[in-house]
Amino acid sequence: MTDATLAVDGVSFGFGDVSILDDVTATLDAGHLTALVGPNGAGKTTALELLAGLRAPDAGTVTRPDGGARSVAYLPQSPQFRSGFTVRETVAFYADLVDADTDPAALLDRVGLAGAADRRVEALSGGMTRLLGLAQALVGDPPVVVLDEPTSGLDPDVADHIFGVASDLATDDRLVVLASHDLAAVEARADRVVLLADGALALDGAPADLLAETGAETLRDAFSQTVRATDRSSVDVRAVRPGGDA
Ligand SMILES: Nc1ncnc2c1ncn2[C@@H]1O[C@H](COP(=O)(O)OP(=O)(O)OP(=O)(O)O)[C@@H](O)[C@H]1O
Repeated sequence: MTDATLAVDGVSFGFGDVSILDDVTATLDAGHLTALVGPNGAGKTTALELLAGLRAPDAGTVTRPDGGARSVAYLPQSPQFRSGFTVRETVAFYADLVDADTDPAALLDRVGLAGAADRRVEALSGGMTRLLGLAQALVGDPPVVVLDEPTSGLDPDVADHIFGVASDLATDDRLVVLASHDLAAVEARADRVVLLADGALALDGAPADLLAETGAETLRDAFSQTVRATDRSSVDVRAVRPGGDA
Protein backbone atom coordinates (compact mmCIF):
# COMPACT_ATOMS: atom_id res chain seq x y z
CA MET A 1 0.00 0.00 0.00
CA THR A 2 1.25 3.50 -0.78
CA ASP A 3 1.32 6.40 1.66
CA ALA A 4 -2.24 7.63 1.93
CA THR A 5 -2.90 11.28 1.22
CA LEU A 6 -6.25 12.76 0.39
CA ALA A 7 -5.96 16.19 -1.16
CA VAL A 8 -8.68 18.73 -1.79
CA ASP A 9 -7.64 21.64 -3.97
CA GLY A 10 -9.85 24.67 -4.60
CA VAL A 11 -13.00 22.61 -4.17
CA SER A 12 -16.39 24.28 -4.43
CA PHE A 13 -19.75 22.54 -4.31
CA GLY A 14 -23.31 23.70 -3.95
CA PHE A 15 -26.88 22.49 -4.14
CA GLY A 16 -28.48 25.04 -6.44
CA ASP A 17 -27.90 28.43 -4.84
CA VAL A 18 -26.79 26.90 -1.52
CA SER A 19 -23.02 26.88 -1.28
CA ILE A 20 -21.68 23.95 0.75
CA LEU A 21 -17.94 24.28 0.10
CA ASP A 22 -16.41 27.47 -1.23
CA ASP A 23 -12.89 27.12 -2.64
CA VAL A 24 -11.62 24.74 0.04
CA THR A 25 -8.04 23.45 -0.01
CA ALA A 26 -6.76 20.88 2.50
CA THR A 27 -4.62 17.76 2.70
CA LEU A 28 -5.30 14.80 4.96
CA ASP A 29 -2.35 12.54 5.76
CA ALA A 30 -1.93 8.91 6.68
CA GLY A 31 -1.69 8.12 10.36
CA HIS A 32 -4.25 10.72 11.35
CA LEU A 33 -7.81 10.45 12.58
CA THR A 34 -9.44 13.63 11.31
CA ALA A 35 -12.83 14.67 12.68
CA LEU A 36 -15.08 16.88 10.58
CA VAL A 37 -17.40 18.83 12.84
CA GLY A 38 -19.87 21.60 12.21
CA PRO A 39 -23.46 22.69 12.76
CA ASN A 40 -26.40 20.74 11.38
CA GLY A 41 -26.65 21.38 7.68
CA ALA A 42 -23.11 22.76 7.38
CA GLY A 43 -22.32 20.14 4.76
CA LYS A 44 -20.34 17.45 6.59
CA THR A 45 -22.06 14.54 4.83
CA THR A 46 -21.72 16.31 1.49
CA ALA A 47 -18.03 16.97 2.13
CA LEU A 48 -17.43 13.32 3.04
CA GLU A 49 -19.23 12.24 -0.14
CA LEU A 50 -16.93 14.51 -2.13
CA LEU A 51 -13.89 13.02 -0.39
CA ALA A 52 -15.12 9.50 -1.09
CA GLY A 53 -15.84 10.24 -4.74
CA LEU A 54 -19.60 9.78 -4.41
CA ARG A 55 -20.08 13.35 -5.62
CA ALA A 56 -18.04 15.40 -8.06
CA PRO A 57 -17.03 18.96 -7.12
CA ASP A 58 -18.39 21.90 -9.13
CA ALA A 59 -14.85 23.27 -9.20
CA GLY A 60 -11.45 22.10 -8.00
CA THR A 61 -10.04 18.62 -7.57
CA VAL A 62 -10.05 15.80 -5.04
CA THR A 63 -7.04 13.49 -5.25
CA ARG A 64 -7.22 10.06 -3.66
CA PRO A 65 -4.45 7.52 -3.12
CA ASP A 66 -4.12 4.51 -5.34
CA GLY A 67 -5.23 1.67 -3.09
CA GLY A 68 -5.35 -1.24 -5.46
CA ALA A 69 -8.66 -3.08 -5.20
CA ARG A 70 -10.26 -0.31 -3.24
CA SER A 71 -8.82 3.10 -2.36
CA VAL A 72 -11.66 4.61 -0.31
CA ALA A 73 -14.09 2.97 2.07
CA TYR A 74 -17.22 4.93 2.92
CA LEU A 75 -19.55 4.09 5.79
CA PRO A 76 -22.87 5.97 5.58
CA GLN A 77 -24.67 7.16 8.69
CA SER A 78 -27.25 4.35 8.48
CA PRO A 79 -25.60 1.28 6.96
CA GLN A 80 -28.04 -1.23 5.50
CA PHE A 81 -27.44 -4.95 5.17
CA ARG A 82 -29.37 -7.65 3.43
CA SER A 83 -31.49 -9.50 5.97
CA GLY A 84 -31.23 -13.25 6.36
CA PHE A 85 -27.44 -13.30 6.40
CA THR A 86 -25.28 -13.67 9.47
CA VAL A 87 -22.60 -11.15 10.35
CA ARG A 88 -19.86 -13.52 9.13
CA GLU A 89 -21.71 -14.24 5.88
CA THR A 90 -22.18 -10.54 5.27
CA VAL A 91 -18.47 -9.76 5.55
CA ALA A 92 -17.61 -12.87 3.52
CA PHE A 93 -20.00 -11.70 0.80
CA TYR A 94 -18.25 -8.32 0.53
CA ALA A 95 -14.86 -10.03 0.64
CA ASP A 96 -15.90 -12.18 -2.34
CA LEU A 97 -16.87 -9.01 -4.20
CA VAL A 98 -13.85 -6.89 -3.32
CA ASP A 99 -10.91 -8.90 -2.05
CA ALA A 100 -10.94 -12.68 -1.74
CA ASP A 101 -7.87 -12.55 0.53
CA THR A 102 -9.83 -10.86 3.32
CA ASP A 103 -10.35 -13.06 6.38
CA PRO A 104 -13.85 -12.22 7.69
CA ALA A 105 -13.07 -13.62 11.15
CA ALA A 106 -9.98 -11.40 11.49
CA LEU A 107 -11.94 -8.32 10.43
CA LEU A 108 -14.74 -9.03 12.89
CA ASP A 109 -12.17 -9.54 15.61
CA ARG A 110 -10.54 -6.25 14.72
CA VAL A 111 -13.73 -4.24 15.22
CA GLY A 112 -14.83 -6.21 18.28
CA LEU A 113 -17.69 -8.10 16.66
CA ALA A 114 -16.29 -11.65 16.72
CA GLY A 115 -18.77 -12.67 19.43
CA ALA A 116 -21.70 -11.83 17.15
CA ALA A 117 -20.37 -13.56 14.01
CA ASP A 118 -23.27 -16.04 13.86
CA ARG A 119 -26.00 -13.50 14.56
CA ARG A 120 -28.33 -12.50 11.75
CA VAL A 121 -27.92 -8.87 10.72
CA GLU A 122 -31.56 -8.00 11.47
CA ALA A 123 -30.95 -9.03 15.11
CA LEU A 124 -28.07 -6.60 15.63
CA SER A 125 -28.23 -3.61 17.94
CA GLY A 126 -27.51 -0.16 16.53
CA GLY A 127 -23.94 -0.30 17.81
CA MET A 128 -23.31 -3.75 16.36
CA THR A 129 -24.73 -2.59 13.01
CA ARG A 130 -22.18 0.25 12.95
CA LEU A 131 -19.39 -2.18 13.82
CA LEU A 132 -20.46 -4.48 11.00
CA GLY A 133 -20.42 -1.45 8.70
CA LEU A 134 -16.90 -0.71 9.90
CA ALA A 135 -15.82 -4.31 9.23
CA GLN A 136 -17.37 -4.14 5.77
CA ALA A 137 -15.62 -0.83 5.11
CA LEU A 138 -12.26 -2.44 5.90
CA VAL A 139 -12.61 -5.22 3.34
CA GLY A 140 -9.77 -4.81 0.84
CA ASP A 141 -7.63 -2.87 3.35
CA PRO A 142 -8.42 0.59 1.89
CA PRO A 143 -5.91 3.41 2.57
CA VAL A 144 -8.73 5.92 3.16
CA VAL A 145 -11.65 5.25 5.50
CA VAL A 146 -14.52 7.76 5.56
CA LEU A 147 -17.12 7.40 8.32
CA ASP A 148 -20.28 9.51 8.49
CA GLU A 149 -21.36 10.02 12.10
CA PRO A 150 -20.41 6.47 13.11
CA THR A 151 -21.51 6.95 16.73
CA SER A 152 -24.78 8.90 16.42
CA GLY A 153 -27.46 7.37 18.63
CA LEU A 154 -25.05 5.03 20.42
CA ASP A 155 -24.41 4.75 24.15
CA PRO A 156 -21.19 6.41 25.39
CA ASP A 157 -19.30 3.14 25.90
CA VAL A 158 -20.04 1.82 22.40
CA ALA A 159 -19.32 5.25 20.97
CA ASP A 160 -15.98 5.30 22.76
CA HIS A 161 -15.20 1.82 21.45
CA ILE A 162 -15.92 2.94 17.88
CA PHE A 163 -13.77 6.06 18.26
CA GLY A 164 -11.02 3.79 19.61
CA VAL A 165 -11.29 1.44 16.62
CA ALA A 166 -11.26 4.43 14.24
CA SER A 167 -8.19 5.84 15.97
CA ASP A 168 -6.39 2.47 15.80
CA LEU A 169 -7.18 2.25 12.08
CA ALA A 170 -5.30 5.47 11.39
CA THR A 171 -1.97 3.69 11.05
CA ASP A 172 1.05 4.72 9.01
CA ASP A 173 -0.54 3.70 5.72
CA ARG A 174 -4.15 4.69 6.34
CA LEU A 175 -6.05 7.87 7.09
CA VAL A 176 -9.45 7.97 8.71
CA VAL A 177 -11.85 10.89 8.45
CA LEU A 178 -15.18 10.96 10.23
CA ALA A 179 -18.02 13.39 10.81
CA SER A 180 -19.29 13.67 14.35
CA HIS A 181 -21.28 15.83 16.75
CA ASP A 182 -19.68 14.06 19.73
CA LEU A 183 -17.22 16.82 20.55
CA ALA A 184 -15.98 15.25 23.81
CA ALA A 185 -15.01 12.06 21.98
CA VAL A 186 -13.53 14.08 19.14
CA GLU A 187 -11.44 16.14 21.56
CA ALA A 188 -10.21 12.94 23.26
CA ARG A 189 -9.51 10.85 20.17
CA ALA A 190 -8.99 12.90 17.02
CA ASP A 191 -5.54 13.92 15.85
CA ARG A 192 -7.02 16.76 13.85
CA VAL A 193 -10.32 18.62 13.95
CA VAL A 194 -11.79 20.49 11.02
CA LEU A 195 -14.77 22.74 11.70
CA LEU A 196 -16.89 23.34 8.62
CA ALA A 197 -19.04 26.46 8.79
CA ASP A 198 -20.38 28.73 6.10
CA GLY A 199 -18.66 26.79 3.33
CA ALA A 200 -15.18 27.17 4.78
CA LEU A 201 -12.84 25.49 7.25
CA ALA A 202 -13.40 27.81 10.19
CA LEU A 203 -11.01 25.84 12.42
CA ASP A 204 -8.39 23.28 11.46
CA GLY A 205 -5.84 21.76 13.79
CA ALA A 206 -5.05 19.38 16.61
CA PRO A 207 -7.56 19.65 19.49
CA ALA A 208 -5.00 21.16 21.88
CA ASP A 209 -3.91 23.70 19.26
CA LEU A 210 -7.52 24.75 18.62
CA LEU A 211 -8.06 25.34 22.33
CA ALA A 212 -4.93 27.50 22.42
CA GLU A 213 -6.01 29.33 19.26
CA THR A 214 -9.53 30.09 20.46
CA GLY A 215 -8.84 30.47 24.18
CA ALA A 216 -11.66 28.00 24.86
CA GLU A 217 -11.46 25.42 27.63
CA THR A 218 -13.13 22.65 25.66
CA LEU A 219 -13.66 21.81 22.02
CA ARG A 220 -17.36 22.18 22.72
CA ASP A 221 -16.80 25.83 23.69
CA ALA A 222 -14.47 26.44 20.76
CA PHE A 223 -17.16 25.04 18.46
CA SER A 224 -19.91 27.30 19.80
CA GLN A 225 -17.92 30.50 19.79
CA THR A 226 -16.56 29.87 16.30
CA VAL A 227 -19.91 28.88 14.82
CA ARG A 228 -21.60 31.92 16.35
CA ALA A 229 -18.93 34.13 14.83
CA THR A 230 -18.89 32.56 11.37
CA ASP A 231 -22.04 30.66 10.48
CA ARG A 232 -25.02 32.65 9.29
CA SER A 233 -27.11 29.73 8.05
CA SER A 234 -27.22 27.43 11.07
CA VAL A 235 -30.12 27.16 13.48
CA ASP A 236 -30.09 30.11 15.89
CA VAL A 237 -29.97 28.00 19.06
CA ARG A 238 -29.75 31.11 21.24
CA ALA A 239 -33.30 31.95 20.19
CA VAL A 240 -34.66 28.77 21.79
CA ARG A 241 -32.27 28.30 24.72
CA PRO A 242 -34.09 28.66 28.08
CA GLY A 243 -33.08 31.96 29.61
CA GLY A 244 -31.59 33.10 26.30
CA ASP A 245 -31.70 36.68 25.11
CA ALA A 246 -34.49 36.16 22.61
N1 LIG B 1 -29.48 16.13 -2.40
C1 LIG B 1 -29.61 17.36 -1.91
N2 LIG B 1 -30.25 18.32 -2.61
C2 LIG B 1 -30.37 19.58 -2.13
N3 LIG B 1 -29.89 19.97 -0.93
C3 LIG B 1 -29.27 19.06 -0.18
C4 LIG B 1 -29.09 17.70 -0.63
N4 LIG B 1 -28.42 17.03 0.34
C5 LIG B 1 -28.19 17.91 1.34
N5 LIG B 1 -28.69 19.12 1.02
C6 LIG B 1 -28.60 20.33 1.84
O1 LIG B 1 -27.22 20.66 1.92
C7 LIG B 1 -26.89 21.12 3.23
C8 LIG B 1 -25.79 20.26 3.80
O2 LIG B 1 -26.32 18.95 4.07
P1 LIG B 1 -25.44 17.85 4.78
O3 LIG B 1 -26.30 16.67 5.01
O4 LIG B 1 -24.19 17.66 4.01
O5 LIG B 1 -25.08 18.57 6.17
P2 LIG B 1 -24.50 17.96 7.52
O6 LIG B 1 -23.49 18.93 8.01
O7 LIG B 1 -24.03 16.57 7.29
O8 LIG B 1 -25.79 17.98 8.46
P3 LIG B 1 -26.14 17.15 9.79
O9 LIG B 1 -25.13 17.52 10.83
O10 LIG B 1 -27.50 17.66 10.14
O11 LIG B 1 -26.11 15.68 9.43
C9 LIG B 1 -28.18 21.10 4.02
O12 LIG B 1 -28.75 22.39 3.97
C10 LIG B 1 -29.05 20.12 3.27
O13 LIG B 1 -30.40 20.44 3.45
